[in-house]
Amino acid sequence: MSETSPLENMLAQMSAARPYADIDDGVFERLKHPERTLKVTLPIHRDDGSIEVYEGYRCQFDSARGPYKGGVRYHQSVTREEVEALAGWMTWKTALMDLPYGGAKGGVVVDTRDLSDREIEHLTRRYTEGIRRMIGPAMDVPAPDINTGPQEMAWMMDTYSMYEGYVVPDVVTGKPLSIGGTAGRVEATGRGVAITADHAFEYFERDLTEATIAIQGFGNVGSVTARLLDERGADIVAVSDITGGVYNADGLDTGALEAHLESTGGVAGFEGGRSIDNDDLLRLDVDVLCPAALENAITVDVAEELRADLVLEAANGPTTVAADEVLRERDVPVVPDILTNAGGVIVSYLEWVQNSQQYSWDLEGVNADLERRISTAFEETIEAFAERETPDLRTAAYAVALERVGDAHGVRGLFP
Ligand SMILES: NC(=O)c1ccc[n+]([C@@H]2O[C@H](COP(=O)([O-])OP(=O)(O)OC[C@H]3O[C@@H](n4cnc5c(N)ncnc54)[C@H](O)[C@@H]3O)[C@@H](O)[C@H]2O)c1
Repeated sequence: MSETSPLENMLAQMSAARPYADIDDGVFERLKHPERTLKVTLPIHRDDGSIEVYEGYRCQFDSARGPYKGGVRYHQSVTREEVEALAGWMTWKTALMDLPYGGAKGGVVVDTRDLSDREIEHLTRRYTEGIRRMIGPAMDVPAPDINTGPQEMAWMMDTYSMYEGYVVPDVVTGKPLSIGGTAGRVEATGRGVAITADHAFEYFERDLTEATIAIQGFGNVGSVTARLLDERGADIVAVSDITGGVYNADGLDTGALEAHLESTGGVAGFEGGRSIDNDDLLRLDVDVLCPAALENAITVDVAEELRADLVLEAANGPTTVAADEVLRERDVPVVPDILTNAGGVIVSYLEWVQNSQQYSWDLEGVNADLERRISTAFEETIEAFAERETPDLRTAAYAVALERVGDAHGVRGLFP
């Protein structure tokens, strides 16, 4: 097995939880295979008049519990395998949160730094056309992920609606407020990470207000997580992104850092701290290491030298299965991705429900619902960990999720 294959890691995580979940053998076998993956070819006109051809994917992993749900990623490292792994993780996440959804994921192989806004719009519209026969409010509902946000969701919603001939807001979530987005969606994933941190600190009997935290990735998830943990009194001592990293032992001014990001496009060069590279950030002596970028941040090499007391997985798949084993041996708890970063899909669900009711809720209502759902999932994970004596929290979370998906398959039966 390759240590850094996201799909092999996702499948190994499922297998590790298998003995702790009451699930039929045949159903488990089915769940190892994504239902379908579509590959689309995406030619667009570049600004200079030339034609460039990109590749995209949409994987629908499982739909036993409801419509497929999952984000769309724009990144040069996107592969079919990665999209399938991410779609699997979405399946376990929606089940752990007890949302009436299955799991999906999409991706386009592109470095968006090379594209103008016009080119990104054309690519987004072409991708939407490519996958439009498999998406829809009752079928599969995309959302933002790495390098996509409200603007891309608006273009997807518009393209889909043009083909349908009427406005279909609930075909995607994470939209701007003006076209049916919900209060609280942009911040939702980071807010969920912060709420999970509250519970984890309570569970491990530690004081979050005294904690030092290092965060890898300062995009949507990393920056909101940093601000909300800073507001709780923790010291965000280091953050990094694709441009570089910054460190300040007394805690970074996260507001000033966000302003710096806004004006320069990255965290590098921030004057409120000294520069630090990614490798050093991952090995800092801190209370919490929070990976909020890509998969495979914590490999065996990193895990062996990691000095954080707790890993809080804001990214999807940031810890390899082999690294998990090292961390378990070293007694470093990992709060798993399918729990920690579920705030985004919870609030996406609330957006979809509001769209279907043609009604909108206020921020307080959305945040209260988010907190309730993620807190319940945290309790259920801890309960499974204690009662089933799983080796770690990830296995406990997977056992709960696998059973829920397995139950849905059981009662629905095997078609035909
Ligand atoms: N956006 C959501 O609602 C959401 C929900 C759940 C999970 N996630 C997961 O959270 C993670 C981050 O997503 P996002 O939405 O914040 O994306 P984003 O595009 O807003 O930000 C990604 C960040 O990671 C940084 N980055 C990329 N490669 C890096 C590297 N090698 N080292 C350090 N930093 C690096 C980028 O510079 C950027 O700051 C992903 O794993 C994503 O799947 C996102």
